[in-house]
Amino acid sequence: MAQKAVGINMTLSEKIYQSAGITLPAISTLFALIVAYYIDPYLAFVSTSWVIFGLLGMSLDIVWGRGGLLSLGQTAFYGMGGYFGSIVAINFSATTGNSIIWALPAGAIFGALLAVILGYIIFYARMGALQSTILTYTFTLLLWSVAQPFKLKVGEASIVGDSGLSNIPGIIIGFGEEAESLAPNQALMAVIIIASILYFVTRRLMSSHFGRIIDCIRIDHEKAELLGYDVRKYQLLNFTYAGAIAGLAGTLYALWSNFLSPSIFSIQEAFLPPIYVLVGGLGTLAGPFVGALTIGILSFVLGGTAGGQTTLILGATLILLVLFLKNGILGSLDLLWKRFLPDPNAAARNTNPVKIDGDTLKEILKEAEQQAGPAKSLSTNDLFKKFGGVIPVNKVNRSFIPGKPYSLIGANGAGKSSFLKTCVGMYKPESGSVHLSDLDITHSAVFERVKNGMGVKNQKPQIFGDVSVLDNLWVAAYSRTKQNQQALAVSHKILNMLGLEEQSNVAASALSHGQQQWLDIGMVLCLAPRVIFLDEPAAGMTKEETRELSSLIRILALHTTVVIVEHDMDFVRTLEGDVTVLHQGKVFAEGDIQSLRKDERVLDVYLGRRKHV
Ligand SMILES: Nc1ncnc2c1ncn2[C@@H]1O[C@H](COP(=O)(O)OP(=O)(O)OP(=O)(O)O)[C@@H](O)[C@H]1O
Repeated sequence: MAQKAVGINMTLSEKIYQSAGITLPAISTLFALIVAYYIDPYLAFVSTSWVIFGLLGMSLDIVWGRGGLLSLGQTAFYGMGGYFGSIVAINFSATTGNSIIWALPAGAIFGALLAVILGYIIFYARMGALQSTILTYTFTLLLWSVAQPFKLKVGEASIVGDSGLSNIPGIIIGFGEEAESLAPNQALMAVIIIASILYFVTRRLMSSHFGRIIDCIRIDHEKAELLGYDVRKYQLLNFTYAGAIAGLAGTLYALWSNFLSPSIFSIQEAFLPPIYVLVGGLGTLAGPFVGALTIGILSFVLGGTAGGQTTLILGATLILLVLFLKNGILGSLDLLWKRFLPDPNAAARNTNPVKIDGDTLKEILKEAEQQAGPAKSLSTNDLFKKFGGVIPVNKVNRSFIPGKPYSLIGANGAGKSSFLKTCVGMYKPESGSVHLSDLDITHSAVFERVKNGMGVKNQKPQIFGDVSVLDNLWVAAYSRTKQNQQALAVSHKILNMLGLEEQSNVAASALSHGQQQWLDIGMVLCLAPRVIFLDEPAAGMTKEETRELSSLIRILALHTTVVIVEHDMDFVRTLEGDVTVLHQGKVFAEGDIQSLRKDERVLDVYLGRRKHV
């Protein structure tokens, strides 16, 4: 993921590596077309199915490798798309001849439609990974049992339960009198062309803004939401697109086999796409084609020699492949190739202490004000949150306005982070309200609050580890600007301010802990927030870095509302702001740090002394 923008200080080997993602598939397609032209017709017929299975595998790779959800529902979209596409093909080819022009889009649309329904349930109910996988699997099995007794006649097409749907026309690309099923070699070539078009379109999509955001959502969906992305919408779009590819692949399969039966929804079928993906390489998009081809060839060869033992031998081969090539065939080749490239993260070692340029920061903040409007206030009214018997936020009334930083302090478990998370929307309050200036945001989703001007940095640095430093900032800036050039300009400015230009192409995970904290703060600044929450931002920073952070926060507070959760009293003192002491979820004391430090009651709760509490 952490790739350099093409052409920027790249060595020849890096340029070759970057362009290989296009050139290798293009050469492979050309090679496959030549082979398809010359091979034996029976082999051409069999290998057409391998390409179709590769396409089905790619649909899973979009959902799993890029979206992070292991779906066992791809064969459901594949089968249903296949049935629907076949009904269209049977009825339309009777009049027009051509079997694919209507059937393929119909299969894709039907696959997408089903994926929208299933995806909506998964993503909008915020199901966990395991739950989602189980639901997709259950959905496929449900179709399997419904399809077995199912009977339907639509025009010329008759679905007869277990006996399936027959009379499906072959792959016909001509019209009228020229409408004839393609011969096996031609059919294989047609399927290779369709699959490669879909591969290149998908590749383009996955390297577009959409794909970059999907990658970030896979790495840390909570952070993506904290950057203002409607994560569920992106996930649903990705899932739907993959459903369309599966539906189209199912239609191609039906036209290839001229027959469909409910076994397409069986358990065995449901597990094939994950195997193609694992063997070829998760997240590589081309990998599933390699996986399907490998398994196809193995089955073909072993099926001839080993008869009934094929499944056993195939299973053993697969286990060996997955054990010794953990990243799959393409994934392992990719890693091997990378060994011969200059270390992309070498610059992470040339670390200079971060020095915030105050003038640049003020310029950034002025620009942010012009684009996002004046600073906003934040207030809570009787905010109340409980977890079972624990009440970490107990009817808190508090207002924060711009001018000086606010610090929330208190002993461990006092409720500081819970208060922050309830304000931000990560925790839903039982009662009370939260207002962003005049806007009641009590029930708004996290991403909506962020869109309305909230910026949040959690305790641990939340960065997209595999993504380059610059892309981390870009993804934050793009969420606000929705304009690539503007987002790039903002990211570069913040990169300069943080003094991380040299590390711009380094994977964020290669940065030191302190630098990751800075990067996370930089991402928040990219949002031009009107209210900023920082949860223990100084954790893991050196003394010098903490000093820089303190001056950054003081400048920030002149332009926006800043609320900090902090343990370190010395750090809080340097902020010269307003301090709120929380104790057992309640506001215990307020004032400036000097007077609070002299207050015996505060020292009691803060240091755990009990006599006055
Ligand atoms: N998601 C949760 N589920 C259950 N209990 C929680 C949850 N989050 C916080 N709590 C509980 O709420 C109380 C307050 O926790 P919180 O993390 O808000 O305190 P804190 O002041 O931020 O502490 P620290 O300084 O250690 O981070 C604790 O008893 C904690 O166990």
